[in-house]
Amino acid sequence: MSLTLKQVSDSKVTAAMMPYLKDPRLVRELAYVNGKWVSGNADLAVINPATDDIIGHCTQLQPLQVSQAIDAAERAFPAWRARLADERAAILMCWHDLILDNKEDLAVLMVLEQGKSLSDARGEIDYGASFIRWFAEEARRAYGETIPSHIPNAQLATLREPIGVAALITPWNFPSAMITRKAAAALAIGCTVLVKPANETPFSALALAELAERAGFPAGVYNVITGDGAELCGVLCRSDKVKALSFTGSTRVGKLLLEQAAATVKKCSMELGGNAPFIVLPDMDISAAARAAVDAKFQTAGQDCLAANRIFVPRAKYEDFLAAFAAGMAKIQVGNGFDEGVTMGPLIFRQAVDKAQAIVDDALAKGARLIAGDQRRAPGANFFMPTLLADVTPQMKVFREENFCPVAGVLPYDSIDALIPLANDTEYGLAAYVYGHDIRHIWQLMRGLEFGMVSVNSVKMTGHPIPFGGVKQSGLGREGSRHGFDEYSQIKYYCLGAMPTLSGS
Ligand SMILES: NC(=O)c1ccc[n+]([C@@H]2O[C@H](COP(=O)([O-])OP(=O)(O)OC[C@H]3O[C@@H](n4cnc5c(N)ncnc54)[C@H](O)[C@@H]3O)[C@@H](O)[C@H]2O)c1
Ligand SMILES: N[C@@H](CC=O)C(=O)O
Repeated sequence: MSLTLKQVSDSKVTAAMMPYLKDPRLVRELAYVNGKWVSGNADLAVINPATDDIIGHCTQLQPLQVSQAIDAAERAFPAWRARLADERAAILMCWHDLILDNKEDLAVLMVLEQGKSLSDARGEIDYGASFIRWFAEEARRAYGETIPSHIPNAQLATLREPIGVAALITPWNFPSAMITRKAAAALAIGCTVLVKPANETPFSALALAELAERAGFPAGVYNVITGDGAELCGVLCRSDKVKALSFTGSTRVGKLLLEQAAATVKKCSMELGGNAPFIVLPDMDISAAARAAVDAKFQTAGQDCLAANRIFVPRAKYEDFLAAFAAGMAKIQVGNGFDEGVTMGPLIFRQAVDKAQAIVDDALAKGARLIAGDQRRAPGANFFMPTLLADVTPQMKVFREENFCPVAGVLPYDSIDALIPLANDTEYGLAAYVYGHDIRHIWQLMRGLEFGMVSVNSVKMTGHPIPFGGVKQSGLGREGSRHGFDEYSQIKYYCLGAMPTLSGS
């Protein structure tokens, strides 16, 4: 008898998941190295954040095993890079199709280990698969260029070559798409990869490995290593065989990795934290702005690098906006991601709830107003109810930090000129939102805002064709788009001298 989603969600061990999943073989608790499922010498419990139940255990590899995985990826590199782009693209598209064929199971695993709603999880699977299709297509267009020579009798040109073994370290908030956004680019251009997922959400990563094996990636090309982040990533950083390090995670950890990767001069790409401003222009309809701001703030329960952390509203419309935002917030259904109608799940663990409360307490102690947010209504220990703070100032944590929780901070402003330095008053520079119609104000903000991505009148800004990434301490490099290969390849210039010319000998 198959379990209901709720029963699966309330399950205490992986075995209880099996009957529900269409393909129980997708539940993998071992690491995937060199085409084999490998056990470490310890296991780590994987927790359902909605219920605090153990849903399974994931093996923890030891440093020597990580070194062995690096060796396997290095051995597999020459043959993989030598494949025709069409051949690599065909295997990637097979992986893509298998992921979409197994979308429901992959989404269930994600809800169980990450907590997001089932519809959000399904959306992430689609999002992640779109990068695989994109880079399978781009593989066929990894062009070089010829250069008009400044040297007599010489032919000049460039090649784009895969850099080699790439380490891909990923976070728990988008446990599937943050892997495929990296891996698809690296694999398509001819690199071999070692994926290190977050310990909170290994099952999404290991299910992708199961499907990668079925898709026909040769042994050693796609590897998933699980275990302690600091320990495993230390091995990856110290190894001269790892030529590229692509990290998605906090700015704090990104800085640690950049330091460690310097010793072997790795090519590093960093997708780090955000602290997005959401700017409402004077000519913007307040109800529409509030609806958009609620969506931009509470996506993934606020646990999103693109979350609108700081909301700026013209003083003349401030109180009306607060009322409209609170009304929009009230429609959010907080609960177990499997439950019908739920639009916001739990935070990833209890410490995140404590941090959210500390952010609220800090703001109130410094003069903020609590407009809405009653934690007594939280449906469980790891839930935090959507919270609205008014009269926020730059001295508060909710303004200064990437709060990564469902707490919205709203500030009034008096002029665009005064607003821009306020919006830029953060070490982060990932995404910014501007809502309004006056093209002069929009253009002034577009150019004045110090962020890698600026979205005007749209919460949805990401996707496979766009260069995703930040400036300042939100990161280095871009993912997706036609720029995505840059992080996993290098340009080789060549000069063919003493060549016969048309007019000469
Ligand atoms: N810019 C983006 O595209 C993007 C996307 C998603 C998440 N994020 C950011 O990720 C963060 C949330 O994810 P998180 O909590 O998993 O981040 P995190 O930095 O704590 O962990 C990210 C990864 O690094 C590993 N890790 C942790 N500590 C490490 C250490 N000392 N040395 C080496 N590796 C270590 C973790 O195991 C995990 O795999 C937020 O800051 C969010 O903004 C950014
Ligand atoms: N929502 C982001 C993930 C960051 O947390 C994305 O779309 O990449």
